[in-house]
Parts: sequence; C-alpha cells; structure tokens
Amino acid sequence: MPLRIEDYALLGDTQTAALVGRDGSIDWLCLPRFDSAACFAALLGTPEHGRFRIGPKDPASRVARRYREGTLVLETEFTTAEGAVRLVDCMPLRGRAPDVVRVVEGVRGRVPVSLELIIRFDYGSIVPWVRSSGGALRAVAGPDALILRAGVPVHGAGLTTIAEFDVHEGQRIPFVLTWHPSHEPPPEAIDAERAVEHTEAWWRAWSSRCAHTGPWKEAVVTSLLALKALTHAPTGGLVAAPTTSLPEWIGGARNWDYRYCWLRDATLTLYALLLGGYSEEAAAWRDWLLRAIAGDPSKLQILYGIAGERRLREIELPWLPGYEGSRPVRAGNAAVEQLQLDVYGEVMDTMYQARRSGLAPEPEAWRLQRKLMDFLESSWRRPDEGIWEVRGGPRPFTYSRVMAWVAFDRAVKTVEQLGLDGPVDRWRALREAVHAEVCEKGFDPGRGTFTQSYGSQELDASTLLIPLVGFLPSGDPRVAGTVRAIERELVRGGFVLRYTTGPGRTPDGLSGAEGVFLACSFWLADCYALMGRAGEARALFERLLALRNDVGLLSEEYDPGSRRLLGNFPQAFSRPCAGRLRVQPDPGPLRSRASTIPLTLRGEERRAGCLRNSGDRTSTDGATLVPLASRVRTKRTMSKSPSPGRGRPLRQSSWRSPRGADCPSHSSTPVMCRMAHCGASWSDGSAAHGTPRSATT
Ligand SMILES: OC[C@H]1O[C@H](O[C@H]2O[C@H](CO)[C@@H](O)[C@H](O)[C@H]2O)[C@H](O)[C@@H](O)[C@@H]1O
Repeated sequence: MPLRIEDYALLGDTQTAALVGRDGSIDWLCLPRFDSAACFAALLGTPEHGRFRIGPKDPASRVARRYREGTLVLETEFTTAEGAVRLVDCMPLRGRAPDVVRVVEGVRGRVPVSLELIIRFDYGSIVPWVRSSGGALRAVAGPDALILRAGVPVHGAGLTTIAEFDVHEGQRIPFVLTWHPSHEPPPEAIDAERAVEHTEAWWRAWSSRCAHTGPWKEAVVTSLLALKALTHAPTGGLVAAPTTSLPEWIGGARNWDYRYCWLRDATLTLYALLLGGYSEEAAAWRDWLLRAIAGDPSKLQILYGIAGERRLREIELPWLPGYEGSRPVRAGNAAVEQLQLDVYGEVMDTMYQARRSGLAPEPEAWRLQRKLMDFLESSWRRPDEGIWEVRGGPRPFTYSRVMAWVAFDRAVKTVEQLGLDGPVDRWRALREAVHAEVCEKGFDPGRGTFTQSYGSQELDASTLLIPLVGFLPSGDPRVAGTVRAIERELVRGGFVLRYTTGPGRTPDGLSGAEGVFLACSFWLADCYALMGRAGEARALFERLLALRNDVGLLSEEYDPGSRRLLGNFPQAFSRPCAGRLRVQPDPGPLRSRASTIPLTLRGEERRAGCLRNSGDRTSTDGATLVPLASRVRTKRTMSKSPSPGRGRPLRQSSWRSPRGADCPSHSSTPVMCRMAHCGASWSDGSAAHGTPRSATT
C-alpha cells in the first residue's frame, strides 16, 4: 500500500518528476517526460507496479526529511537501533539522459540497508528483460531502457533486483538510475557525487534569485522551487501536477491525469513566477502559449500536451488498483474537448501582464489575440463547461462570463495603455454588455450573492475571483454578500469547497464527494486581504501553510475530517506564491479603509495566484497598486552550460546569480567519470541470468 500523499517529496529535472516516500521508496516516476508512461507506479497500486526503495533493513525509529536549503536535493535520515543513515536523492538537470541519483551516507553506527528495485514499464504492466552489462544493470522493454549503476553488488530475486549491505559512519554509497531509448546505446555513466553537488548548486543559484522580500520567505521559495520543477524546460510548458489519479476523495472515482498544460493553471503559475522575479520562465511560457494556441481561434483548447500536443485521449488503466483503491486510474484527459470560456480571459490577461512586465514583445501575438477576441465576441454567450470542467453538460457559468469580461477589459487596456491597435470602441461596448449581463443574471439579489451559473441556486468558489480580477471592487456589497454566502455554505473545517456535490447539487456529472479545494481557500484569503480583513487573511493563509507537508508541498485538495491531503500532488494551482499576500506579520488594529494603508498589499501582489487587478492606481481599499514592471527583473544573460557530471551540454539555459557570478553548477569543468560497478550477473523476471557483458559506456 502506498504511503499517505503527504508522505511523499518531489524530485525533478524540469522535464519529469519523481515522488519519493518517507520510507525511501520512489513510488512514482514517468520517463522521459512528465506525461510518459510510469516505470514506477506503486503509488497507484502495489510495489509490484514498480518502485525503487533504498532504506534501513529494520524499521526506523525516526525518519526526518528536508530539502537542502533552496534546492530540490532531498535528504531523508533514518535512525535505527544500530545507528543512522542518510539518503540523498536528486534528479540532476538533464544533459543527454534523465538520471535519478541516490547516495547513502553513513551518519552513525553501522546500519544494515536494503535496496529493492522493481522496474515495471508502461504504468506497472511490463516486466522488462534485465541483464548485467559492463558492471551495470540494464532493463529493457519496448522503447524503454533503464540502467542502474550501483555502488554495491545487486542481484535478482524473483522479479525484483535486491541488495543488502551495511553502511558505517562516514561511508557513502552511490546509485544512479538512467533512462535511455532502448534502441540507443546506454549513456555514459555520471559521477553521482558531482551530480549531487551540481544539482544542489543549480537549484540554489535559481532560488537565490527569488525577488520576494516579505514574510513567509521559506514558504515562498519552496513554492517557487516546486513550480519550477513543474515547468518543462525544453518547451516552456508547465504541467498542472506530475501525477495522475491521486483521488479527490479516498476510494472515489474523481481521479484525473494532470500531467498536461492547462492554460488556466499555467497562467496562475506564471504570475507567481513573475512575482518571484522569474521572468525567463514567464517568457518561455508566453512563447509556449503562442505556439500552442496558434491557428484557428475556434480550435483553442483549454489544455495541451507538454509540447502543445492537441490529442490527449483519456483512457483507463484497469490493471492498476488505484491509490488506496481509488479507481479508475486514468491517463489522458477528456477535458481537452471542452469549451471553457474563462480561458480567453486568462490568455488575454497573461499577454497584457507580460507586456506590462516588459517581456520582449512577440510580433505575432497581438494578431492572434485579436482573432481570439473575434471568436469570443461571437461565443461569450455560449454555455460552457466552466473552470471546474464539469462533465454534466454545458451551462451559462457565471465565472466564465466574468472572465469574458476580463478578456474584453484587457483588450481595451492593451490599446489604451500600451498603444496597440484594435476596435477599442467595440470591445468597450462588449465589456459593458458582459458586465451588465453577469450582474443581472449571475447575481441572486434575494440572497445577495453571485451564483454558480445564471439562474442557479448553487454557490461557487470561483466567484471569489470577482474582486481579484477587477470585475467589481472589493468594497462592493455584492462582493461582500458573495464572500458571506461562501463562508456560510462552502466552508468546511476552515477551508473552502469549490462547490457542493451530491444529488440535486452542482451537476458535475460525477458521483461521490471531494475535499476542500486549496486554491479556492487561498482566494478567500486574498479576498479578506483586499477587504481589509487582515487578521482573517493572515489566519487563513497560515492555516493553509500549515497543511503543507514536512517538505513544504501541497496537493490539490484536503480532507479536514481525516486531515489528509487529497488529489494530485504537488499541484501548481495550490501554491502559496510570492507576494500572494503582503499582510504584515502584525499589522496592529485595522484602520478605516481608504485612509492610510492598513495592509502592505501591492497591486500585483493582491492578484498573486490569480489574475491581477487591472489598474495602476490607488485602490479604494487603501492598498497601493504598483506597476508590475517595477518589480520584475530584467532578462538575464543566458548561456549554454555543461551537463552536471556527464560532460554533455545541457539543452536548457543556465542563469547568472543575482550578484552576477556564474552559477557554480555550470561554470565548473564537467567530469567524465564512471562509478565502481559490481559486475554482478543476474536477471529480473523471465530473462535468464545473463553473462556479464563488457562495458558499453
Ligand atoms: O472536477 C472534474 C475535473 O477535474 C479536473 O479538473 C481540475 O483540474 C484542472 C487542472 O488542475 C483545473 O484546471 C480544473 O479547474 C479543475 O477542475 C480534471 O482535469 C478534469 O478532467 C475533470 O473534469
């Protein structure tokens, strides 16, 4: 049985990611990309579906984990009756091939350690042929090959690779697992120790550029590191989460594949990165966006594959029993076929913010945006599937139309403020028409709240975004009424449901319940801050931070009853981002609004994690709005750099540190080296024990 979701930590190389449990087991890994089939899928089944565990042979009395500061290099320390060992895990930034590097360090005493490697390609379904080759172990099936270079002898037992060895104080034993296409020769070995050093230095150089100077710095940096790990460096795409089918309710069927790029999720993430000072990632995502959506505007999708692929056919993987029995396990996502009108607002706002941030203009972008606006002009009244991607049929969702307003508003502002050319009077008129219709049909005057869709009685937490996108000011009584209604009807255990499920409730076409939605809970905190309710904003924000696991990660949802994280993990949507709230740790008593500033909120920060308020002015909330460009760093020098430890160029760019020095991971000379191999001969599964081959590296 897999561990609790919160017991996993993330490793990543900005092309794919692994989840490592507190027990030292990598239970989830897709290679070579986030959306490739998993070679370790124990997370959604049993160890027999693939995992790579290194840990003490006997039960540990204590397990402590942490990322090395400012990095995604994970240390897991196990204390046993015999002493203590530390497992250092990372995925080096990729050169030619993806690697997982694991180093066991003896901390105290002499600790018996066991290794178990179960490779099952294609989501736990294929047992590979395994051969010893050149002192390494090579597992092959179909297009995939994995090679293990181990610092101790390993051997086969049944369908598993195992090793048992003692680790004494001061000893260090390396392991490197490398994927490559099976038709190609294995990549050269890397030096595990150098790779750890370089990976650490790379992440530290990246995180040291964080522009956030306010409170909760550690939470912000961890959040940004996770977001960076969810970006796909070669294309600039950004996945919603690196997992599929972690359930929104234990035992339930609301299990979805998030290893793709949602325009919505990526847009929200982009703001967090921009606010953190990471304009290169923002530019890369803007370019990804323009490539992905190029073409006929009526063909705009709400999500794409990592490189902009359009077909993401949803299938079930019936051989996987699912996380704690939560079936079905799905790959692909049928939401790709849906109309979700909010996406147009998200795209228009992203492009508007990008221009205001000083990102180099992209000549084709405005032409494309104008086409999108033409499409929206004729389509904004169409029923759609909405932000929550309901599967119960299209409806006139209120939030979708709020975002149509955002699209027209940002089009107008792009002309007015940035001097681009367009039918601004027509867009102004449309903006007004949408606003009037939403306020008339999406608002229930009897209850004083915006509703989920026109004429519906249901509430929806997406309407919390109304003041955050600038549709109405936070002082508007309709906003206050909506916040009150949501507090009354959608709050559970202090957090926010996106809507209520069950018979007669939101017709989402799905059965079963779900947890509270963490992004919506952050939005409520944002609303409190905007409304001058600083104490409540801070309290909710800190309650949300307290839900992060021991290494600072959040999933999509949470069950306040069982106190467990739920849903895909870690989820980009759920990040406390840089500057989400700039509530001072202790603001003292609130003063009247519109007087002096009770909360140190800046305009772009007020929109952190969601779309920014649109004006550059002093708001009626008494918060100072500061142009985004004033906080975003200028583009840095980018250079080609060597691969950590393997002597091949990295495909991605490196950065200079804030102080101008080269990132140490890229300025040092690459080393060509090989690990000591055991040369053991054995097999995994049906393959015969192989004769050791000469090294192929
Ligand atoms: O609730 C049903 C839908 O759930 C998923 O969508 C959710 O995740 C998306 C990615 O984070 C997010 O953009 C969306 O707003 C969420 O509702 C799932 O991907 C859908 O297929 C499913 O219908």
